[in-house]
Amino acid sequence: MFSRPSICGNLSKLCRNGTATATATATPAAANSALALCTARGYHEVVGDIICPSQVRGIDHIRDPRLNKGLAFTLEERQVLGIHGLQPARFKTQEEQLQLCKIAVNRYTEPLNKYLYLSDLHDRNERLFFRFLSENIEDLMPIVYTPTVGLACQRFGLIYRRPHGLFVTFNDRGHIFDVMKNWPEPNVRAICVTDGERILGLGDLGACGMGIPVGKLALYTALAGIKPHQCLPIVVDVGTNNIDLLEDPLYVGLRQKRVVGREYDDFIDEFMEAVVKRYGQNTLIQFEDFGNHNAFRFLDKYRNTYCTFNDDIQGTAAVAVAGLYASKRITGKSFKDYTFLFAGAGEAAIGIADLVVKAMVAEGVSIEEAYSKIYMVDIDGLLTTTRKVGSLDGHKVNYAKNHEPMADLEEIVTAIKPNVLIGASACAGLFTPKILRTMADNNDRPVVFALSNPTSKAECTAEEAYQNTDARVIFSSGSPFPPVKMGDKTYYPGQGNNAYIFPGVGLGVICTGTHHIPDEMFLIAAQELANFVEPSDIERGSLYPPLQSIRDVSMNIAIGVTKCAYDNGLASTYPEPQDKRKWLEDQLYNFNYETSMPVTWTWPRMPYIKTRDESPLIAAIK
Ligand SMILES: O=C([O-])CC(=O)C(=O)O
Ligand SMILES: [Mg+2]
Repeated sequence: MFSRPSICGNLSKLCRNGTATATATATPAAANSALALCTARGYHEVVGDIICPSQVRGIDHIRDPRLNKGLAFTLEERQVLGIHGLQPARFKTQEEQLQLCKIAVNRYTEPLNKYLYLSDLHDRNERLFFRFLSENIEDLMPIVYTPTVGLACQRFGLIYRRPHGLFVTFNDRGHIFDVMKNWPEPNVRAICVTDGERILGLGDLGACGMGIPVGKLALYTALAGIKPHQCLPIVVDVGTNNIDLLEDPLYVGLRQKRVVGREYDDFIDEFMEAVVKRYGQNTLIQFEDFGNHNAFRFLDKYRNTYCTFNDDIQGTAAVAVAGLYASKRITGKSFKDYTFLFAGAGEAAIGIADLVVKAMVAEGVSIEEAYSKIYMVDIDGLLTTTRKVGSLDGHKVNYAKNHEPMADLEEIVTAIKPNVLIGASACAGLFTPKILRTMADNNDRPVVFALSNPTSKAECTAEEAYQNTDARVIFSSGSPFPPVKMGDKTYYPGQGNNAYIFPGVGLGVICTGTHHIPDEMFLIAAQELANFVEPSDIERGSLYPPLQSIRDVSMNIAIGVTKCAYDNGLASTYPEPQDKRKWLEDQLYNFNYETSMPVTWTWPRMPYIKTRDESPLIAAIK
């Protein structure tokens, strides 16, 4: 005997107790299909063969964003769910609703207002939000994600309305697991976590950084089809060193300086353990926008004991390396023919440089030669072997050159003559017209990436890059730039943003139940992305496929990651699927509405149902 869920109003009249056993009115088949429906939504936990349904009734179907379909509820659904009369008479298809969304969002001119509209839609009707986003990536990604999400973080205290993620504060130490139990979803598979110390290139925004994991995980669903209930955005709030925020009456985080040192490390350790205890050891933990020093330390510390990666180091690296692969098709050079200069020596720069080294080694270049091709500049100038002890910490040391110290980037570019100039400095305008002209003087096709985010932090604009190089530049940027018209040609620079990478990696990792994520998976992701670049993209001026194809890119990356996971004994989901694409596709989120009623159910008819055309659903079961 099994229990059936009570998922609708009339049903609940027959069965007041949500877990009452099936009765004569509920055939086992009907109860089974109802159960499948509910568990598929991720709303019901199965305990043995008893399911514990949510107690959703009547108006709560409209209030719950995961169940709500707005005017797309059919008459039958409205009656059976007990919501008939709570909405106007009109019935709409999801397509009609999408048209309305488009009109509604376009009424706003300010990106932040568009962000608020979309956030409200997310709160109101989850499936509609994700379908809208996934079908309008080019227009909406810059709103829910970079660059507008940066502004949303800066205004977080003002615009915060409802939780989209979990706040774990330092005051919760010793009880993090208990706090995590308050998150209502039992089946989380992916967490994106930040401590808010380095939000994009905007610096320390403390708890206001929540916008970032929320935006990243929205892309998990919109771009890779990962189910929203499997995603959990988290801020670990250990305070902020941003004086403006500490003095801002609207600040919503812990009003204290950042906890550092041993206490901070123990806190993050406890957090990692709590994640595993709550959701299992294969839960993907994506680190996002941590301060430089911590980002590298935590990646090194946890990469072999947890299922984790750092998006700013590894995701950004993969997207940049994909762009570099594509650039080779234009320059006709191989990596070993390039001299690279990185402006910035933080997470993104080191991550990219390390992956470039791996890519070169994979092409048969010795590791020493690979390092010798890469120059790097930090806030004190060129990384040289003559630097004081302590200023070449961690991974920087690999890129220090036996070279006289130089501080001025213009002089460094003149002296080093790089073929590839990569900006990851969060320093707007760093690539001056003079630097860009020097790049053009020394190269037929100079490669210039201005990767810092958001747009206000980019090292140069697309327009500056094209104008100062007679449009010979091979350009890409982390944030989107509008097309640039030069003479009678228009260039559409691609967006070298890790959004091309992390959703697909996440999908592959989650589905395979991968234990650990090796760098190799990011090299595979870079290659898969580069394979997607068509000659027509390059002709348009882009090193990346159009954003509209990012869902296909994500699927190919996920397939590559899946193969890698099984080939390297990292997967824990068995048996290994033969047709990996089909297997992955079968697990994707359905952006279309599903019926809110068990299809095999025979419900008591109300006389006025007969007055309108019968839906295909009713016709089918007659
Ligand atoms: O969020 C983005 O757009 C890319 C990224 O990870 C960062 O800039 O930190
Ligand atoms: Mg980031």
